[in-house]
Amino acid sequence: MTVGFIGGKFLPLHLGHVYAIIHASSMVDELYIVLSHSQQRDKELCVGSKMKYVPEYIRVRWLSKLTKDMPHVKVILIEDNNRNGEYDWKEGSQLIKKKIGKPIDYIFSSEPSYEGIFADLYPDSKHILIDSNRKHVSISATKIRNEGVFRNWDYIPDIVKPYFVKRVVVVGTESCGKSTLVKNLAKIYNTSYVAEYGRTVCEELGGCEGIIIEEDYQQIAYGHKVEEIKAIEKANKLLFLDTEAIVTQFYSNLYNNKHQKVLDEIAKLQDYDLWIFLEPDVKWVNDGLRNHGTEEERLKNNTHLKTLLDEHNIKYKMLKGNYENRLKGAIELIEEILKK
Ligand SMILES: NC(=O)c1ccc[n+]([C@@H]2O[C@H](COP(=O)([O-])OP(=O)(O)OC[C@H]3O[C@@H](n4cnc5c(N)ncnc54)[C@H](O)[C@@H]3O)[C@@H](O)[C@H]2O)c1
Repeated sequence: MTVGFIGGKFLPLHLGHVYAIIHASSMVDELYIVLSHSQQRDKELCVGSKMKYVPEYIRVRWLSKLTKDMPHVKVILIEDNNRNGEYDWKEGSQLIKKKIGKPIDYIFSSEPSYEGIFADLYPDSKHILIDSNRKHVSISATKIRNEGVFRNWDYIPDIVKPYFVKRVVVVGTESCGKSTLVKNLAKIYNTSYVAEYGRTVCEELGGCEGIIIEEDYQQIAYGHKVEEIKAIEKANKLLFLDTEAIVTQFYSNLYNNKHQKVLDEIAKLQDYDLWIFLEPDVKWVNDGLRNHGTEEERLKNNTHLKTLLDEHNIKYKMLKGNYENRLKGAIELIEEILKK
């Protein structure tokens, strides 16, 4: 039986790593992927770069997802102590040997410069170079950190992309153009979106006010979250969401006169990159599920929703005016977060 390992920081995991891992996995009976991590060092690598630090528990999930259908591949974590800022290869090799716990036949990498280090630390193992001039997948994690993930999006595996996707949520009261704006933005940015799940539930009930009961809001909030989890898997840099749990709370207040703790708890878990608030200054359209179209009601509801958002300390960006103005305003805001 042959045993090998490939080590790295995978900060972030890219298609060059995938290429190397898959090749290595086809050359041995048992392959260990060593995720070498140090919070201090890895944070320092990201500070001043264009990529946020990715904790090791996220990176190990990427590697686990990548290899879940490969029973002969195992992912192991090694923490580098990094005492004086320099990586201690010798100590690292001792930890790796201990964790693998059996003779290592092969060490895989794409780095010719590691040859001497491995010859010294693993005299009984053979160093196998995979695509050392990075001809097949011309990318490095350093380049991704320096230039940003979005500029190198084509090199990011699909299992990694959701972690970096920016979430843009559009909120507002009845008939303020949320759904149309969300769909239009998703088309412009060629990505996925989450439709208002409350609408789906009301359509199934055959109506909303007077029919919807307290528990339905929980189904709406959970259902919406599940749709978000599904949609982010297919998202291209951005995910657009039509409403969220605070808007669900707003409707629970409005239709059922109930403030639900569970909805506040769900709202607390939300961490969106951009909140767009649409003012209700476009024509009110009755779609069969709406009931609050007078000017007075629209203003009152608008103030109420803002109060709920303020209670959660949400910093939203307000858009008003005609549909074209809102679209242009939204695009400007999105371009800003894409640069960050
Ligand atoms: N002590 C040890 O024996 C030992 C051995 C190996 C690794 N390590 C740890 O791993 C780190 C080295 O990893 P790194 O910074 O090179 O990791 P990395 O995360 O950038 O790369 C991981 C692996 O993928 C390979 N690779 C990268 N880009 C590739 C591409 N485009 N095509 C094909 N292969 C590609 C690398 O050569 C490396 O083998 C060390 O700093 C150390 O922490 C330690």
